[in-house]
Amino acid sequence: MSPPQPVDVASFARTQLALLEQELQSEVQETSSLISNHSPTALQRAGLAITGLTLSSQRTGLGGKTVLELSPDAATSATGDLPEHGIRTGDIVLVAEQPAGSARKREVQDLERKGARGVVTRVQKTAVGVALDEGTGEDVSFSGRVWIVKLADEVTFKRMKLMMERLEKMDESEYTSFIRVLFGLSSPSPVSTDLKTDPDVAWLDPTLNESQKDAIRFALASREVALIHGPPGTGKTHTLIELILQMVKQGQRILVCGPSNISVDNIVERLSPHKVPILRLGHPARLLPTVLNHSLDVLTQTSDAGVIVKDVRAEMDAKQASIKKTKSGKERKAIYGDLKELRKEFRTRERSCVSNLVSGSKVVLATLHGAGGSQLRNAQFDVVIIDEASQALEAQCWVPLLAAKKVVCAGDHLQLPPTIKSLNSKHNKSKAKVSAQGMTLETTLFDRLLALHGPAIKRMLTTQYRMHERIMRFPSDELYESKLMAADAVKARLLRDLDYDVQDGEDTNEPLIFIDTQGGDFPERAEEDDPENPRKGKSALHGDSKSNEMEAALVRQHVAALTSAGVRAEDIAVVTPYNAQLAVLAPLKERFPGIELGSVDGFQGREKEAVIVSLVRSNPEGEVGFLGEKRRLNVAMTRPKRSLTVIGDSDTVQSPFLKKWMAFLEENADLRYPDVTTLEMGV
Ligand SMILES: Nc1ncnc2c1ncn2[C@@H]1O[C@H](COP(=O)(O)OP(=O)(O)OP(=O)(O)O)[C@@H](O)[C@H]1O
Repeated sequence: MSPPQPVDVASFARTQLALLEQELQSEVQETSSLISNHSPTALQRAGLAITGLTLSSQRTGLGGKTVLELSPDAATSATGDLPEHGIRTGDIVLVAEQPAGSARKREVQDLERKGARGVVTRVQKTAVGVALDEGTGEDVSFSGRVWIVKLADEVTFKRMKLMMERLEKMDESEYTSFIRVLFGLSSPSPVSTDLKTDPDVAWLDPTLNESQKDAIRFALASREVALIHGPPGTGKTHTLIELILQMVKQGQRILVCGPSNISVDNIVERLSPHKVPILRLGHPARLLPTVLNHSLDVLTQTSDAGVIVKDVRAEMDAKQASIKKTKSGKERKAIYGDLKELRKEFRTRERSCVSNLVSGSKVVLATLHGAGGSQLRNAQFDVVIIDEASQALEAQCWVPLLAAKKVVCAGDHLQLPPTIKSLNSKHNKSKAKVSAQGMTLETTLFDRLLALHGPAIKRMLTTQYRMHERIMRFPSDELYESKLMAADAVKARLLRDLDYDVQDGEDTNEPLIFIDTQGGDFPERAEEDDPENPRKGKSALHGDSKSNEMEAALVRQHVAALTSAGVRAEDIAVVTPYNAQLAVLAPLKERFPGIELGSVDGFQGREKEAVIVSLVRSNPEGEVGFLGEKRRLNVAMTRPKRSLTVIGDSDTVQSPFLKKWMAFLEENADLRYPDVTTLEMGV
């Protein structure tokens, strides 16, 4: 193999900084234009806001922050439940007085001046909690009706940029051998090729398969870097758990990170039964309940040092409450002064308690972004393990990397990378300049290391525990060098074999069905084509998405066939690449309660017994847009366990990968041609 092309660290960091700035600007511009051009109710419908709220309580949370609890305004809410919305814990939001529906043009800056920024800490059926940012509106009082609206997540960008600035300024003499390898200035230390005979590993999990064992041995033996390539359903997390336990046995100190809270919690839950002392960083409101007893916040309250921290917190709450009873401005000012002092003391005590807990833990777990918090300042680890590394921005991976001497990345670069807004942004004028240097934010650390050092730094997991053999065949042959094998337990599983009563019939005894809409009778529709559509136009909430109503009717027909054969709606998912199609399919949720509808991008990492893929695109020009993306199609086709039904037009197939897939389906699937004259329209 030819030696790696070294990367200049400072210019890498500079390019990343430029790309991150573009991305942040795209996000900021997108949110501002949505907020200025749409009513609060429309933003709520699009999942970006919650309207009609009032302040129900205010208290002191972690880090001495003010936490607001907001509930539906009793005057307008009949049920007391929050309306349907898409706000999640961890979202950065603006809390502000709700503008009248008739008020035109809202500028974000205007709203911000009158409101406060914060992080959503809790979303319940009847209330939402927001921890306010320091210095932005802790003193704002919300007397009337308020709303919250999602903003760009600038905090995440700030942490990534800080790391890139550190890298940029680093002198070459400061580069560790680890950093040198990550940039191709040195090759990774060689690893013995005969690991299979290594007698040193005593396996804790007897069910591990050979490819998993091989990946673990390799990751243990590597000195600087190891990639664990886990195609869909191959037990990536399963493998990482054993790897972490083996590393702990060797006395190593490990930081485990993932791009999302759920990816990290998943590991905490699976490590928990092994009685290894672990510490999970992150706001408790964002953690799974089963993970809480490892949470730093909970431990700071239950440990001895934590009790003192708790006392200060109680004092702060009492002071906060007394503000309401005070009429005099002078007294109020004095209380704010006291609160400021208390907050300072609170932080000092909390910091020392936290640092004791962190230094006493062998395994610390956090999101990539969370690893940049003050709790880990100056902490050092032997290894950083990054799960779902191919879904994280490289700059995000750098947040924990400088705390370690070695990295193990687990992921699948053949599934979707993180979503990048600036790639498609019309605002982005300098895009060409940056991509001319050959780097985009879509290039993940996993991709870059693989390109830099080649497959020698990677081990692939090859037994998959999800899909019927026939569902697996195409992705295995086209993307995974025909190396995937279906585990015995799954390779012949059909819907009719589910452990509840399902009739044996043409829809339940076939793992692969292709409903081919070729012939031009099932045309797609662009959002802009619809004169009635309020979402059309420049800042449309679904962009230039596509939909296909006739195809949606076929989806409904197939779901009805499956459910009448006895398949439970909760075992069925419909996935489609287009948000506009999801909107068309939405009524299915009422008709078949329990069914899941999702975008392909949103369904990555998930699985279902039966999956229906609605491809949508059907036009005489054969245009397929972002459906031509291999990695998106790979995610779509690898979600099901027992049944994959593809609905689409085999004539609209300009992309080579899609063309191959259509040809494969025509050969290998149960092929059906729908009759448009008998199709009952609607969903
Ligand atoms: N060696 C094994 N023997 C039996 N079952 C296994 C083995 N490894 C993994 N599995 C099973 O395979 C399934 C997928 O495993 P896991 O959740 O670890 O996968 P993953 O690779 O992290 O998931 P994804 O494919 O979504 O990335 C689980 O049900 C797990 O129990």
